[in-house]
Amino acid sequence: MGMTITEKILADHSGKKEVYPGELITAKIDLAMANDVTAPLSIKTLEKYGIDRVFDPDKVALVLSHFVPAKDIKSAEQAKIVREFAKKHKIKWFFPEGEGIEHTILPEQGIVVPGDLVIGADSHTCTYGGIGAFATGVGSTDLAYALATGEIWLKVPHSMKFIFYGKLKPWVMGKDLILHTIGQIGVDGALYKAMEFEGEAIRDLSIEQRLTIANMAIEAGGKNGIIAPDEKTIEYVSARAKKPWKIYQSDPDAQYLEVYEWDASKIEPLVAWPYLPSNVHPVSESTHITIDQAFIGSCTNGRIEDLRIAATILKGKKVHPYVRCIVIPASKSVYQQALREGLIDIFIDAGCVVSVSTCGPCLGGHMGILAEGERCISTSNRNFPGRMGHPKSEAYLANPAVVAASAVLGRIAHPEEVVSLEELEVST
Ligand SMILES: CC(C)[C@H](C(=O)O)[C@@H](O)C(=O)O
Ligand code: SF4
Repeated sequence: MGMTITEKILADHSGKKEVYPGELITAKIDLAMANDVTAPLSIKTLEKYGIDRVFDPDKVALVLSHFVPAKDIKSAEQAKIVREFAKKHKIKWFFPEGEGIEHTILPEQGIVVPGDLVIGADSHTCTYGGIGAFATGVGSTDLAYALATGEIWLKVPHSMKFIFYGKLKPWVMGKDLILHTIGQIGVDGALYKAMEFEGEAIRDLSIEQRLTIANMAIEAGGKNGIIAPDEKTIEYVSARAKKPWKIYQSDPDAQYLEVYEWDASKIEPLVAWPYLPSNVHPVSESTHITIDQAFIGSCTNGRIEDLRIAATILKGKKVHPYVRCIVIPASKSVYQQALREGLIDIFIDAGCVVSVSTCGPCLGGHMGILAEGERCISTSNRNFPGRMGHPKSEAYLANPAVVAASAVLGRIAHPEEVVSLEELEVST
């Protein structure tokens, strides 16, 4: 019987010819990742069991990304635990503050490659499926086990397929395709499933936008999100891979629990209103909503292409006087590239606040927390109550073009209200 890309990766990593949905396997991991919030818990678990080594320091990534540069004494102490552990165990992929968000750094630096099996103590570890890896989030205790043994226990997920036909309208991005998906199937629509995306509209997307799609698989409950590698993936990976990679593809007769087929040319830029990523509305039905803050950043949409599109909108414009617009490049190299391209000047001239790479306001951590009753439009991935600050604040999720346009008009706006298509063509 044919296998899906997810099943093939899991079979190879568990030393089996075939695996079946529902089967329990023990798989070897290519990379175990944790951050400043979750790594200390894993480290304490290792200590509790008297384990004083990691299975392979070259296959561990520890990233200080969430509350850094330390926002208070507690976060300073969390970071200190991770720093000392990384030093002691000679962890190869240790990224201190300012290097960026784990989900941006690892694919960008070729530390995760297609065909890898990656687990991370962070729910958005699923991001790496955008380049054809199997990647999933686990709890800190599972991560501790993986750090000690190099293995993880997994139940093989059933696969669901999402096919997007057609060409995208202007200003529609990968973010809108995943918001559409979550809006259609709900936040538990893919519970413990492998979400496989394909079709012309997916093939047309850059790798960065594919990473955005896989990043939000968890918002539909998915075990992983995955897009089979193609020539664009190979080009992206060839330029940065730190190790060999392996391309897997689903067999034509692979089994799917469900297959969804959508005409991508009919999709508008979308906005997920509070308080669920599935509460999706077209931007044209959201323009009455005024905002206090706009946030461009996070592991969902803080990559260079996202900043470029935001800069296209903000160039020569001013952020609305009642809005603060916060721009946080998702990694140091995105930041440097944005500096080189003059994007940071565009943002600062427009009146944005630009910060060093960190998760920041995405999880209401620091660098832009919302007060009671305030509304923020954000390029991030979650809008639960209190996600970005006060329990009675509101977060709206959208693509970076919509967020930038909203920053200018002070209310949720379609990018074409701010920039004409001719201007878009000139600048891209
Ligand atoms: C801090 C971490 C455990 C958390 C996650 O797992 O997703 C965070 O990154 C988030 O986005 O809420
Ligand atoms: S940017 Fe947001 S979603 Fe991504 S890892 Fe950080 S807190 Fe989690």
